[in-house]
Amino acid sequence: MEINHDDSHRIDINFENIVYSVPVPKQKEKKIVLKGVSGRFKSGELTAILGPSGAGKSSLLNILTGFTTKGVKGTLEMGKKSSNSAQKLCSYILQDDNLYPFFTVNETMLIATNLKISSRCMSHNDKQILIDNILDTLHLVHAKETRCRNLSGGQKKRLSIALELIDDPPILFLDEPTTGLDSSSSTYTIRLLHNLAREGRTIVCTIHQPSATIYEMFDLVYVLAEGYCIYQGSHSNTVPYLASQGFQCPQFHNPADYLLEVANGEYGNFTYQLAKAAIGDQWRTSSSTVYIKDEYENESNSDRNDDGISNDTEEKRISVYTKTSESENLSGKLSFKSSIKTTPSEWTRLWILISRCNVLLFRDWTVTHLKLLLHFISAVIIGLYFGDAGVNANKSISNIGFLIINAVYLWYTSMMPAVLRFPAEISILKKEVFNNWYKLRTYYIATLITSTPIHTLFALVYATVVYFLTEQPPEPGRYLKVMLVYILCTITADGFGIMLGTLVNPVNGTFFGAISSCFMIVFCGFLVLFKHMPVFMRYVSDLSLHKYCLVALTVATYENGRPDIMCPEDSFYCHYSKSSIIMKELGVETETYSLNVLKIIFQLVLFKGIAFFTLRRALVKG
Ligand SMILES: Nc1ncnc2c1ncn2[C@@H]1O[C@H](COP(=O)(O)OP(=O)(O)OP(=O)(O)O)[C@@H](O)[C@H]1O
Repeated sequence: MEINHDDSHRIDINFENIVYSVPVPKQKEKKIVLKGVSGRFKSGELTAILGPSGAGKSSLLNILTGFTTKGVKGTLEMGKKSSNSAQKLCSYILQDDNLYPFFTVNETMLIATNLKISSRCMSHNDKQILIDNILDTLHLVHAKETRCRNLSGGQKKRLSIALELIDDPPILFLDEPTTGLDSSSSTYTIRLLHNLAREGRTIVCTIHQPSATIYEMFDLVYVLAEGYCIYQGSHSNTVPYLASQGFQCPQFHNPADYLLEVANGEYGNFTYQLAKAAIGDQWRTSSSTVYIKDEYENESNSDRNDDGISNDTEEKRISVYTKTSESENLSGKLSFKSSIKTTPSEWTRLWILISRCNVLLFRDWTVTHLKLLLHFISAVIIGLYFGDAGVNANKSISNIGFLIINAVYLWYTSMMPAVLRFPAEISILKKEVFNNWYKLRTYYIATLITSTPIHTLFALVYATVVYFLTEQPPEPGRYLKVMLVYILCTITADGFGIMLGTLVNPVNGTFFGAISSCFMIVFCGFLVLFKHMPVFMRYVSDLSLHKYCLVALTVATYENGRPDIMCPEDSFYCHYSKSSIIMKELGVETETYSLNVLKIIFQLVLFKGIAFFTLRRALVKG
């Protein structure tokens, strides 16, 4: 598909003959979702994409935003000159309000502002003024210190819009912005979008069944049915257009409802006839330049939205970037027309994301505090269960079991949450990466940097408690070596979990995670000893990640130089009091600690690396 763009601030979207086809499983023929649709969405106008379910609304929106490129043919033009990529010109506000629940409105806005606008071109105070102006415009000032999880549906939607207004994109796309809102909140949101469009933005949204009041706020209505455009024109031309095609809209009937009834085929299938009649601009009238306030000035001033906000004054505040600015200079700096805002470097964004992750880790007590407590309790139980296995030669076999249990425990408790972690975050990530808040790799590095100390802490707390409760050798060298293996094993499991969670869906991820871990234990060489395995199975065991952890742990615990393990006085003979015998029995007498640690590090890097690509794939796939 050919794409041209323009970086000026008023940008029209022209698209011609867009055909979108998707493969159908087990069929040669592709399904054609959009069948050559064309149109023009102008700057300064609010456009609604309407149509029955399955008509292709979301598909068209995804193509216009650049979310979908595969299977698309036709021409999409944004402005006249070829310049930036389409994604840099537009923001896409998804249907779900993907917000971090633990941040307040002001914190969310501040983080987004810092990610979008460099501190070199705007001071912290100016950023706060910008945020206050946007929040004021969107009637969110009173909720400034409210955490996102406590916001109402309407407030969340407005915050999602506010976040994208920070860097003032010339084009805003919204997928069903009124879904889940009550009627007054829906009216309020669309009125807000109408007035934002009047400032020169191109605003396009998909919508289901708009009320008559909402319908009249759209400058352009673009109706799809069965992949064809069956109407493109102003709301006021809907009834004449339908009449020209032989459909008489009953008096007092909402034209939008009637249009959708026709599109749904309730009066027969006239899609092709309407598609032919809808070609061209003849049903479009020149847009009004007045704010909705003027059009609706007779509306009752007592209209209130879901948050109890009076709707009568909101239009006066619509100038987001110039209102309440202390000086002319500042006003200019925040102006919509201004292009002096520069984005921060990815390094700066990395630090912002690291601090965001850290705050999240601290505020979500289930992620850190609860897990830490559970690791401690588990360690005490397991430690007491194995007793003095570390110093009692009668319990040397139990001590090997103890090492296996630890490796498996840390592996599972690290891998399983990782499987579920990114699927939960992917919608937020998708929104923020797509809207150019930061690059995916920056986010990924930030999560690596913040999660590593947490995993280290979990492993250290658990392993230290069990180490001393089971009376393992009180030698600093051995302790440090053992701890290093546990830490690496925990971080590797995290990478493995992320890879699984982003490769398949969470349900399958947990299943594959459990199955693969079972096989890794079976093939680790400590349940069926290496020397008892069929020869070819020994090679299979090389694929077991647990093998390297357990070999390294055994070598660190029993390697040469360890004095004989104590045989209790009441025992006549202890076969496993010599560490060399234990190592020989397990078939690890020739293994070295450092080589196995290197193999674990290799796996760690491999899984974390693959996990980045699987995450990227999951993001693109949506
Ligand atoms: N990737 C895909 N693979 C298979 N079919 C698809 C794909 N994308 C869209 N479709 C099909 O194309 C049609 C239009 O889908 P789309 O989501 O654009 O409709 P819509 O108008 O937004 O519907 P709704 O209002 O119910 O969300 C549907 O029949 C859908 O199943």
